Amino acid sequence: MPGLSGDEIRKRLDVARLYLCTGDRPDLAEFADAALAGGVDIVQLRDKREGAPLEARQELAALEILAEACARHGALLAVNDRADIALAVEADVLHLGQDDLPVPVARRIVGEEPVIGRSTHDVDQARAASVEAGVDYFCTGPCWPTPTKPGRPAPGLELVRATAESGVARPWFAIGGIDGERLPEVLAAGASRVVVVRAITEAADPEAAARGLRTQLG
Ligand SMILES: Cc1ncc(COP(=O)(O)OP(=O)(O)O)c(N)n1
Ligand SMILES: Cc1nc(C(=O)O)sc1CCOP(=O)(O)O
Ligand SMILES: [Mg+2]
Repeated sequence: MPGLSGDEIRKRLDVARLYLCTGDRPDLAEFADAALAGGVDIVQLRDKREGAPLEARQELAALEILAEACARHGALLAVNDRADIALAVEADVLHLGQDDLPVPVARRIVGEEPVIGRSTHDVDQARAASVEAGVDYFCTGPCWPTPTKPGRPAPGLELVRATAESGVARPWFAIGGIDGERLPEVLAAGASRVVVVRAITEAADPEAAARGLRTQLG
């Protein structure tokens, strides 16, 4: 939600359990409202369609729609990859992968208020993200190979177990191939927060799909 203080964003991150990444879509406002009504805590615009990536203006327009939906539901708005866009829309969250901007560089652009998240794919990366200055949360995955991120090898639930056993203080999320049926395994491996794409974006009833996941997450 644009305009939240850094303290408020961090408080909401602490209690966040369900994080949704979605591409742009014709029904974006209705879809986001449904997912948020079902209990999504953070919504990220992640549009990686083959051959026709969003232009910056289109990304801004989609983010405006998501910002309004997040404000209606008290959820956090996340931008993927681009610190300049995160600053432009006053996003609450900037998510950076291993090949994206280094965190100190992104911090110089977005300032201290938004939280910054990192993707991690092995124990060393997770350990680094759990202590790296300027990082507020991280994600571990993929838990299962996923067509949403083709070509990314899956460390599986072993990485979730190792991260849980490390007793890390920072919030962290499991990601990759998670849906309502697999969620019990992810929770049993020690995660308490998850990121999903298809489990909600491809659901016939996104509100019910989000509610089903959120109920299991507690
Ligand atoms: C919340 C969240 N976790 C992981 C990712 C993946 O980031 P990255 O590895 O940079 O890959 P792309 O999403 O940019 O293709 C994410 N976006 N969000
Ligand atoms: C965007 C992304 N990042 C991953 C990582 O491991 O960092 S896995 C992934 C895709 C997750 O999509 P779905 O829920 O549809 O499997
Ligand atoms: Mg990225």
